[in-house]
Amino acid sequence: MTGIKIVPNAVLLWLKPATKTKDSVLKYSSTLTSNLTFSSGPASFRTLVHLCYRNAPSGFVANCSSHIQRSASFTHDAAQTFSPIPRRTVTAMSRAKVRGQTSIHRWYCPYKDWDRPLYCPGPLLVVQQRHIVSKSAHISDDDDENLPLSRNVGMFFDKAAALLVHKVVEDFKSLPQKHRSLDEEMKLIQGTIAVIKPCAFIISLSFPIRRDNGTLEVVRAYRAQHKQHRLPSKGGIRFSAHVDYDEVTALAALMTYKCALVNAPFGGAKAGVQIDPKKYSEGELERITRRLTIELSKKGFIHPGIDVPAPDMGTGEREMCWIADTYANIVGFSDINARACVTGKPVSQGGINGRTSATGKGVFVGIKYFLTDKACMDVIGLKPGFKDKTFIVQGFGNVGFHAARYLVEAGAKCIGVAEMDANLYNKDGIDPVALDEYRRQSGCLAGFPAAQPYQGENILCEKCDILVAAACERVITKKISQKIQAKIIAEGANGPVTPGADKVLMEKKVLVIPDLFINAGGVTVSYFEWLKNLNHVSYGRLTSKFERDSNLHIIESVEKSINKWLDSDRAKGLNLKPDPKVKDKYLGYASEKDIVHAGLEHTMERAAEVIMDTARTYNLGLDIRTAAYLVSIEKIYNFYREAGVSSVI
Ligand SMILES: NC(=O)C1=CN([C@@H]2O[C@H](COP(=O)(O)OP(=O)(O)OC[C@H]3O[C@@H](n4cnc5c(N)ncnc54)[C@H](O)[C@@H]3O)[C@@H](O)[C@H]2O)C=CC1
Ligand SMILES: O=C(O)CCC(=O)C(=O)O
Repeated sequence: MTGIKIVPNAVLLWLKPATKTKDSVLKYSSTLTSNLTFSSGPASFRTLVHLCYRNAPSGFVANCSSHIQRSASFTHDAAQTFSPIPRRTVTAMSRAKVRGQTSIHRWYCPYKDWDRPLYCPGPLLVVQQRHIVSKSAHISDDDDENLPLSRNVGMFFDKAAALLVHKVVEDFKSLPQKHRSLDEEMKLIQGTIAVIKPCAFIISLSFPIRRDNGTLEVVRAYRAQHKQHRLPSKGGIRFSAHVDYDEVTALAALMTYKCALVNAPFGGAKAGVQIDPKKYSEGELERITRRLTIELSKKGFIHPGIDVPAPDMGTGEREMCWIADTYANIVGFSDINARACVTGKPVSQGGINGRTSATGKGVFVGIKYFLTDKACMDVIGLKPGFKDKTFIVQGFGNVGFHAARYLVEAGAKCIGVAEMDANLYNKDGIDPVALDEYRRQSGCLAGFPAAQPYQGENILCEKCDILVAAACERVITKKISQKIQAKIIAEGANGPVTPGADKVLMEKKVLVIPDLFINAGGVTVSYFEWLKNLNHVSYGRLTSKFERDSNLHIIESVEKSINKWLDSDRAKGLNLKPDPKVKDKYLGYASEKDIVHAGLEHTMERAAEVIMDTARTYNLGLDIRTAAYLVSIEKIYNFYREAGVSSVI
């Protein structure tokens, strides 16, 4: 049997009018409860295109796509390639195949939310599919809170990927001369998209460290290299008690999309060490970090040209310095570029001015871009500009503090801070710099005299214009989103808004500025640091004086001409003088920080423009996240189509 046999009429309805709107499709989706029968082969790919054309919900299309893909090429190797299917699942599938079964029980399945039997390899696939559509169309509150982060990122990816497939197919169809059939092209398109999504490599480590009290403790850590189409792969190392395999792979995938979006020429990576850093002494943290560096380097998971970590939650300059020092002295002593093995180092160790505050600064620049877009502000009902704007920040760490500082400098008022040890509120404004100073002295935020402890139910739902979510993932869930009063949510953290919440917020006309764009300032400046290390010279060292002198010559020449003209008869009575501010501005030396900030602002603004163009092209309204994913996925897609997929992951 070839092609697709679709039992329920509801699905057939999808295949009819091309004009059907997404809403009407969603209405029918609830009646879709029967079985779908797929076979492998080109016809199924064709069907997939039909579904895309007919505005089928992207989650459904993506699920169909992955079933078809897997069915078409199932082998043990393929199973490993397409997704992290555990060995026990692969074994169960193989056994089922021998027995002639067409499905296996769901308890062999790795995903908590997978509530249908898994299909088995074979000529005919039976997918008992009850919830495929509901996954994207309607996410229950429980599902929304419990879905693993990789599923959330995967859902966002799928939504954008379905739109991209549609566009690429249309482009292909409109080519005057085609070198292959639509069927063949579809195989390439779907195959390429399927290459982008999964994580290429992940290492899971357990190593012992000696605690200060003499006991030995085993520390668990992971490093995921999501993609290596561009090298090195890049992404932070987080120290967090909750980090696990799934979180690290999801965050690494986000890094791939983020780097593509801001044209940082890296694949994506992320590491997690499963410890609560607050429970370890400085000496213990140093031993953990140095041992981690050695273990990662043994397996090719740290190297200036292969994989370059950076700070993330629970880590900072101090840890990056230990990593650079360990790598340079123990592994990379013969490598002149050894210091480029990690970014986010202190400036004295080859770091760059402006990296510590880069992510927060990027969050500010990103918010500013949207706040000054009048059309966008009209949609959400805000006046453009920072004046009179209030904001609440969740997470007063590296990202949250610097973002708050820049926002206040621009004229916005910080009325709330949500942290682990305290929620602070002051309708008249909280000074982030004073709060940071207080924390340095007292070790906590609680008791800060210039704000009150928050007494309400949830500070994230308090009335404000901007909510900066700069703590961690999955904090703004579907349930909470219904009560959110902010008009703009800036995802300073990675993955703070769940897919269920994202949908609710869009319906409420809240502008969610997505993580892969708004927190990309960190990796952007990391890129500058990496280049600085490879160049072995700091920014501005060679050019600053030359540029200053050139500017001086131009200004002097203009001054001379004006003065000459003023002395002439024609200018009698005129009193023209050069503006001294222009002189000050162009005749100072540009510091490394000036250059870094200019590069960062340019990168963020350029990325925002491209995202907004894409949102308009695809008529996405406030769905900036899908627009950002589309931009990224298209770049990576084009890379693989041009380079071929046989040699790069
Ligand atoms: N550091 C960087 O350059 C970048 C960080 N990010 C992301 O930003 C987020 C924050 O990272 P950093 O600021 O570097 O970490 P950090 O460790 O400096 O600060 C995080 C802060 O959030 C607080 N926090 C954690 N969970 C919380 C919760 N449920 N409620 C309230 N507060 C909570 C912590 O106590 C801590 O003070 C993470 O998602 C990270 O992946 C993204 C891009 C770059
Ligand atoms: O600076 C970097 O290389 C990565 C920063 C990071 O981990 C992130 O953007 O999530």
